[in-house]
Amino acid sequence: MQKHTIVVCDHIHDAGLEMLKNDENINYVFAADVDKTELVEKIIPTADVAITRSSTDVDEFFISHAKNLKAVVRAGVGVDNVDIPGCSKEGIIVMNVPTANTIAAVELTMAHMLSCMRMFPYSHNHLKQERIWKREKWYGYELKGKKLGVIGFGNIGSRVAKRAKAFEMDIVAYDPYIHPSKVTDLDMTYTKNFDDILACDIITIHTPKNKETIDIINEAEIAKMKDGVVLVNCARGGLYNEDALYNNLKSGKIRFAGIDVFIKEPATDHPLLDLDNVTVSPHLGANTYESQYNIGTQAAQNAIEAAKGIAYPHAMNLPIDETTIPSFVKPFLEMGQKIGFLESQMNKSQIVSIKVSGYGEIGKYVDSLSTFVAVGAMSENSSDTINYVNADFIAKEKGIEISSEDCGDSSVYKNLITIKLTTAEGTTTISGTIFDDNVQRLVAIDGFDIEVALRGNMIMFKNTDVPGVIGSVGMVLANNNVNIADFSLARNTQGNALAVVLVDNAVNDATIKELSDLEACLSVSYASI
Ligand SMILES: NC(=O)c1ccc[n+]([C@@H]2O[C@H](COP(=O)([O-])OP(=O)(O)OC[C@H]3O[C@@H](n4cnc5c(N)ncnc54)[C@H](O)[C@@H]3O)[C@@H](O)[C@H]2O)c1
Ligand SMILES: O=C(O)[C@H](O)COP(=O)(O)O
Repeated sequence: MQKHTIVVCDHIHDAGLEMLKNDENINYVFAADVDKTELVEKIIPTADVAITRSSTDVDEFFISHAKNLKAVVRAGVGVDNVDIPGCSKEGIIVMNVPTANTIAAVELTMAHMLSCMRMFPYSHNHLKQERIWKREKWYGYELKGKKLGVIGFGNIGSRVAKRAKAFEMDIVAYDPYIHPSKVTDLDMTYTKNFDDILACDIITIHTPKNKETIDIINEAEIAKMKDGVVLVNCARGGLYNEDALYNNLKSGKIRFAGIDVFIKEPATDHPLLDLDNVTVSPHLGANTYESQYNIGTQAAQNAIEAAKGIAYPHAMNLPIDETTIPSFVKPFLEMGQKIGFLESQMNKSQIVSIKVSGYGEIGKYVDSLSTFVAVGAMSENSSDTINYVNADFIAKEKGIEISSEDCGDSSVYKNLITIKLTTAEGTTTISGTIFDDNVQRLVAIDGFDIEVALRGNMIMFKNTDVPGVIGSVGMVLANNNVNIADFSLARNTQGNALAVVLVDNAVNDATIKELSDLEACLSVSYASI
């Protein structure tokens, strides 16, 4: 069996490395200590899967060298240093290990918070470095009774809040993306007003780093805070503007800050390090033995599964979350992709737009469906490798408009999909449904009601509805040694007919040309599914 190469770009727990070593189908390369430029230029081109942490940027440079890469496994939570759209475009699946380091980050946040409140670094340095024993000099503050503002109430933020509550603090949480009951059920205050956070005694942040959250705390927000406020950041550097943080720590407006993360890491000459009223750690949020064991083993397992193509756990750029899609949807996704492929062969020209309509329950899944249809439609005529990850990006780049609509109930079928493909030459519209849970059937083609299987070699022959056409079509096919497997016929009210002929063997262009030369022929197309 062919071996898959997994490159480990950053340090992970030995238990994870052992798993990679012990899998006979995996060739693993440990490159955590290799210079990053050399890693990208020399080793990444050989990788089927890469395991990374925050020290390896998966950026344009990395992606451009990732010639064979199927997946990146981020051995941790934050993917702000992974160019997810760039990966999607190249068909690279990005996965993370979302909860394995939660407790480690929660407890580090509490450590920073306590350290700030007791101004621990002052007394620590006084005694250790200056050997001065002055107990009366270092009075701190208690957490009890203080208001804690929590920005971001996900895995880490919510657990920090629970622990802070055990310290008898009042918790105010700001997270526009959760249901307020997640907070209020814990007897804490949920707010949509960011000023309520700014009014707190201590503020801690636990959001991802993105356009919305960078500089979420800047000069203007700090100006609204209480004098002597304490700020903690164990999420990502730059969520609190670093210049504003520095200036206000220096002026004393911020009494103390606990900082684990910096915009640029390693941050060994950062101005914040010059200030006494800061406790710092070198991005240690995930660094407990327990957390690193969990992350290392989960990342290794996920990388092995991805390398073998078995599964992509915690994929961040698949068009669907397979675990949340009901089973009846999957055959529709498969059929949608095939219809897209069929239509692009029937209507061979530059694709302008794809419209996907869903009737019945399937209507709720038309967005996912449209990605599968796009994969099918673009596979035929594209030099790019199209897959579920990059289909939407490539469509956008090619100027193909993709739209979808949930049309409510169908009058005839429990679930029905209709796919309209428009090219520079014209439009093809096909509807399909699933019978008996898994039997794919086309039920309409370009306004003709027709029931036909979606498989094999298919000839679509449109003609004026006059006598003798079926015989002529049969004759042309017989003369060209093409055996008919199935023949379905439909007529419309405008005096036209459509025949869908399934044939046993592939049909050449000359035969199609002969069919198109028949007098009654309006159009003929051929597709092979
Ligand atoms: N210091 C470390 O070593 C370390 C360790 C683990 C995680 N982290 C970082 O901590 C952060 C939180 O991780 P998590 O596991 O709790 O993630 P999570 O996804 O479970 O939670 C993030 C929360 O932030 C909320 N959010 C998103 N945008 C927001 C906004 N604009 N305003 C308010 N809330 C917003 C989300 O709704 C979500 O509830 C991430 O940035 C992660 O990278 C750091
Ligand atoms: O987002 C994370 O998981 C943490 O910041 C940990 O990052 P690390 O794996 O580089 O320690």
